[in-house]
Amino acid sequence: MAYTDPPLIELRGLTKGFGGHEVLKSLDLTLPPGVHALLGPNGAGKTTLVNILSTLTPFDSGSARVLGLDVRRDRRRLQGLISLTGQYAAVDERLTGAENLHMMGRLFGLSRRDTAARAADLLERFELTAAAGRPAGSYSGGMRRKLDIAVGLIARPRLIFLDEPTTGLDTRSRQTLWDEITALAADGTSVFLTTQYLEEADVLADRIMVLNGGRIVADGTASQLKERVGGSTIQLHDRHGRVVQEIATRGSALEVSRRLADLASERPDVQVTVRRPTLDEVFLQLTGREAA
Ligand SMILES: Nc1ncnc2c1ncn2[C@@H]1O[C@H](COP(=O)(O)OP(=O)(O)OP(=O)(O)O)[C@@H](O)[C@H]1O
Repeated sequence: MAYTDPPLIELRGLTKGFGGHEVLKSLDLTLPPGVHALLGPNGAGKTTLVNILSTLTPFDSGSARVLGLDVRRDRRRLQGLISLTGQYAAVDERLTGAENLHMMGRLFGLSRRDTAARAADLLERFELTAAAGRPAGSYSGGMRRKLDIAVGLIARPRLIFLDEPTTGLDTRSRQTLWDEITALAADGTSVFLTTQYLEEADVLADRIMVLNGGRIVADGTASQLKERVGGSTIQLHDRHGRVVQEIATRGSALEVSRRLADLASERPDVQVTVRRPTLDEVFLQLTGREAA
């Protein structure tokens, strides 16, 4: 029989509440290695799930396995294979960027030489080489975030959890982080990220899960989610190419062709395009809320 890797993440009936308020309601999920995004509005339970999977928060019932290890029973072993970065930074503000990386490398048992090489490489990749000798407390928000992720990567984790990695960052820092996350994935590191940005999920993730009301209400690739909502929108353009009107349809050939035939007889010269729903519209329909 061929050897197959265990799933990256496997949840069965995972339930978690805080003081009688059920935040995660019997989640079932199996994810292969890759880049996965957990999307949801504020308070949906994203951080709670990430904290459970990274062994920080206990859960009430069900089971959770990460990299084939039981999150409760194999906690210590699992901690050596994953890293968590995000809302609560592991960075020590009094130490320089380089010192933070060295400290973490040694803490994870890397040799002095390996730590130094790895730290230099990560500083370079995250464009922090010039700032490496400055205390992290003097870094901008974007630089700190990058250092935080670099620190999490020093021990070459097999899976990295990124909790809202780009919230509050400017466009350039966000793009640098996206490039790094893509490069990580290309190196074979799996990523489980939470985000409130649809574009982030669309750009980075192989698979997107939408968490709402304690349940996963959608799960698939960006295009599968768009298909699920269905429908097509006919867009009317002015002569400069600007969209001046949108007509929503349910997407059947019959309905779209009828609408187009009506338009053709009323306004024969109008320019039109037909587009699929955006991830934004999917999110709104699934959660009843606008995305960030
Ligand atoms: N330690 C805690 N004690 C009590 N309630 C908590 C605790 N942690 C989280 N909650 C509650 O659980 C719910 C989910 O919170 P969580 O932080 O997981 O959501 P989130 O999806 O990450 O939201 P955000 O996008 O705002 O970070 C919220 O209602 C929150 O108030």
